[in-house]
Amino acid sequence: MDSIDLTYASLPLTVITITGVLSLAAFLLYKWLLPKPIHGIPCNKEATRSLFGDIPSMLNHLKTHKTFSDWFLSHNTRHKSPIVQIFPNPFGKPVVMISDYRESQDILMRRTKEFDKPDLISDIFFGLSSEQHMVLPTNDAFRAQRKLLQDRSEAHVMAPGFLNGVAAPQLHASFMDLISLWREKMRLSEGRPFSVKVDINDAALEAIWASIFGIEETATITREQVTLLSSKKNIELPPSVDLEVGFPRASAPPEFDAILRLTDTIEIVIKSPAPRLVGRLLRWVPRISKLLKLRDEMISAQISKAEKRMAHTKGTADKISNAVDHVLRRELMAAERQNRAPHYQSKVIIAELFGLLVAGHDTTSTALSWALKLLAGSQDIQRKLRSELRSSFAAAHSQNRVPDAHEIATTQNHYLDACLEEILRCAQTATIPSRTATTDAVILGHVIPKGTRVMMCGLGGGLMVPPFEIDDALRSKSYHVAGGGKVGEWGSGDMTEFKPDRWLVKDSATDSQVFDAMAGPHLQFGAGPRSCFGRKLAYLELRLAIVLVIWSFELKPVPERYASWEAVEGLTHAPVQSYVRLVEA
Ligand code: HEM
Repeated sequence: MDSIDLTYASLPLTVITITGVLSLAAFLLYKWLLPKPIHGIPCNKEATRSLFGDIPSMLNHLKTHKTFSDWFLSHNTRHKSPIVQIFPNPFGKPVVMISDYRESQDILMRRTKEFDKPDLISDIFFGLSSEQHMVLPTNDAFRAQRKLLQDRSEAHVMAPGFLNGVAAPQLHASFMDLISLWREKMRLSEGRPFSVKVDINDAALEAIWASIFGIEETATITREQVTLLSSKKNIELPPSVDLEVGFPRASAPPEFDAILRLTDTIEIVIKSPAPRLVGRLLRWVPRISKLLKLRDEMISAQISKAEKRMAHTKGTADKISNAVDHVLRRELMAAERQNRAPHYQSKVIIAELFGLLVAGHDTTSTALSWALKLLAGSQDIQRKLRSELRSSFAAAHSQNRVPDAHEIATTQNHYLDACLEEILRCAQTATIPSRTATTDAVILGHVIPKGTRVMMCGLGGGLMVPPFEIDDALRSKSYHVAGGGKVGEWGSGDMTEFKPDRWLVKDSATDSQVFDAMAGPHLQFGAGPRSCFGRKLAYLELRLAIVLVIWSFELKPVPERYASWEAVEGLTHAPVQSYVRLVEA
């Protein structure tokens, strides 16, 4: 009897003990999962008291904004500091945000042993193509893979010989298709505005496709559109000349459609708190896995075509007709050196070619969309650019033809260079380069623990907003050795203005205005060894597209309802509206 009493008597005590232990464990787990701020770096105090850190604030921002780079930058403004920390991932480590051009440049260019990939780009592309070199840290595997595309020789996909001799004619042909399409739209719209967002997106994909795979026999969306619209005498028009005209659209060939749709998934990935996980999960969504399969099949078919070409040309460098030929030739050379059979249909080669398509398509399309808005919004600059082009390409002007690919690629025009650089600066196409600390490292006097993600805001101090005052003693040794870098500064008064002249300086030898790429900062292609691989191709594409458009059309201002400067961010920072009202130039 006694023993039974004892058992009953001890029951509540056991329950209390177990409850107490569980509560303590839950409390300790909760404490352990809470964001762990880095000592001394400003952060939102409320975020450090929530398991979800800054996620609610970010989601709240996304309810009313289509962009997130401004949300990141707002923390530097709020804390009045060039360095802040944010908690954008659940239970995650802090992300350090730098808003200072000189510090960003130092980290990206000179402190590459302390800061490397993974970065935001690796996270974004991981789900779509984990074999692509942009996902890898700067190790031997990365270097070997990069050699498929580029090395110190004269024959690689970003060398002047390839860009001017092979890529430029392909790009020129693609953008001339766009000009033909807009001529048809201009004719049918009778002075009304129309959206060119989709046209630019299609043409940019076709242009990069042309330089990677060649495009002669492919039925492109733009050509299909030209055929469709040129068959129409007229279309139904809205009553007012200030109302937009919509056009029927030809359907996209499946291979282009697959790339466009896969690019669209990036927006879901980038805006999620766990991009790698979401990217990986998306692969299992039936619709997306079907697109991925189609992508692999169509790239594989392009490789087979290139193999056949190579069998004819025996891999000679001067018979290269596009980037895939180059890549196969490089694989052949590597195989010969390593005494093995070439593996042309490897996952890595497919991934590299796909990576170039996506990285080179959305970015250029976005920059071009901003270019049209900026030039339509600044009629004086547009007129001056057109007049500079007419005198630079005098032969084309007098022969009443458009300048050809070679002329555009190789003729120097300082005002055109200044416009291109200023368009890229103002477009803010890619706003946040990032890196991860590979070791405990010091930034502006703060110890950043190994494994911390560091993001550098392309809209930040010295770039689009006046720089914070920073004591030079807080900067790194490499910064001082480099004398702070050789790039000039923008005056605080007009940083956000579209002003190509800021890139021109007086050359006393010729008493003329010449383009100076170091006149002031922008971070549009990142910096250092992991900066944009396709930068030279991007300049070439934009150069060709802008010359051909400004040569052919006057971009008239569009009615206010179609002229919003609002942006939307996915892989890039793109305009929500892209309208033109065209007149023959
Ligand atoms: C206006 C056009 C473009 C812009 C604004 C742009 C911008 C960028 C930026 C900001 C980065 C990250 C750099 C860093 O973290 O330091 C990047 C990386 C990259 N870009 Fe571009 N890009 C453009 C066009 C292109 C084109 C045309 C290609 C190729 C066809 C390309 C291929 C790449 C690749 C492969 C990387 C990854 C490099 C690496 O991981 O080492 N980009 N780009």
